[in-house]
Amino acid sequence: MSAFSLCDINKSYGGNSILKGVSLQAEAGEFIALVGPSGCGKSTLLRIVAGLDHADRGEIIIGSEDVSSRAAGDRNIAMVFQSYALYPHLTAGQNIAVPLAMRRLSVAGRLPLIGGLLPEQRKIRSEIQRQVQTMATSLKIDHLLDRKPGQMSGGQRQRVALARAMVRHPSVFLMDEPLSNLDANLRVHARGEIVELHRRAGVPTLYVTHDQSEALSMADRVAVMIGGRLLQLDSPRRIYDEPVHLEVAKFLGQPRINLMTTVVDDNGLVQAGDVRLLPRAPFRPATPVTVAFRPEFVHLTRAGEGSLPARIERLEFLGSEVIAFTRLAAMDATIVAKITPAEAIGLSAGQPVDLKLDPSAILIFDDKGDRLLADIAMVSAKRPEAMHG
Ligand SMILES: Nc1ncnc2c1ncn2[C@@H]1O[C@H](COP(=O)(O)OP(=O)(O)OP(=O)(O)O)[C@@H](O)[C@H]1O
Repeated sequence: MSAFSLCDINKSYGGNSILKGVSLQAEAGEFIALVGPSGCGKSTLLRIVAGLDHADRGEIIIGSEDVSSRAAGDRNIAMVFQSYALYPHLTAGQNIAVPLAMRRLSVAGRLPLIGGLLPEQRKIRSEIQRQVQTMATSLKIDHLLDRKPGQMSGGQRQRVALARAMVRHPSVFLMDEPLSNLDANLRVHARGEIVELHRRAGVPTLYVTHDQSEALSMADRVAVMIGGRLLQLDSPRRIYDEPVHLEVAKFLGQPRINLMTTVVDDNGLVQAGDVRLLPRAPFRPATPVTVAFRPEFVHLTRAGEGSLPARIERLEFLGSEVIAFTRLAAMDATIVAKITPAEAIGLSAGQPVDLKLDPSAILIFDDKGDRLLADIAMVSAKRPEAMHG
């Protein structure tokens, strides 16, 4: 049995179809990152799972229960937002206690003075205090318990929001870009904290982000959603190395994957300009295809030593790597290579080079974007003499 599953979720706003049959199943304790370009429907999906919005069609199952028609408060789902949504007039400790107080105390018990005078309610209050303290200690925020949100940094507020979500032991955890308000260094640190927290709590988590490095580094599986459809749900490594759709390949990877569009020739060979790919099994002639390969699989060699003559247009030094923008002689295309600073020594803009492509790293997609399984034996190009003049 899955920890939670979404079955065929559909949603439209004013005639615009936003979610088009989204289904996924999360296993117990699994961390799933939901990524996709802005506007693809990530937050809409999360709000529907949380019960803050309703699907036009589809089911949300938690454990073995269909919670689709239950109110948000009856789903035992915790949500952390980008804005943290802390109550500004309450201290961190009071903020963390809110979900417990709402659930366990009576209306009178929640009143500051009267609540303290009712023996039964006083007992529940001190139990809540104890749980808040335990959660604060585990998140190392004990020292913040008396501060109000305005007296805390972004990272501290984010930890208080996490503590508030965790304290009532939800069945499912939803997070909507919880790190996007933090600066770059703190983000990387907070990533590790959330992963560690998730490992300890073991609550299945759906984590929305538009940051691909966050998704790939944190998640057990990554769900890539484009235009309201879930195109692939797979391990980070498979999402990156074995994308099933061209849009998935384009969305992940920095710099973006290199692309060449062409049509399979009469002999079943793939040729893009003067670049020839020799597949082990020929493709159907006249099939329009996109050839794709990641920048890290393009190697630069001295002119005459590789198979694809090119000229360096620009080099970008990024510290641990160098991005080389090259112009392929055989066709009007820019090919981007990711190389090490050591490999870049002696290279400069305008210089002729040869590109070497690892044939096993080449992906081929049809005109609908679906991956065609291809085993490429060789990549080469006719050598235009003009390049070496
Ligand atoms: N209440 C609403 N009424 C009308 N349209 C809406 C509503 N909520 C969302 N939308 C539209 O639905 C689409 C998906 O929005 P959503 O916020 O889910 O995208 P997202 O993938 O989370 O984007 P981002 O990464 O920018 O936050 C957008 O085109 C948005 O304008």
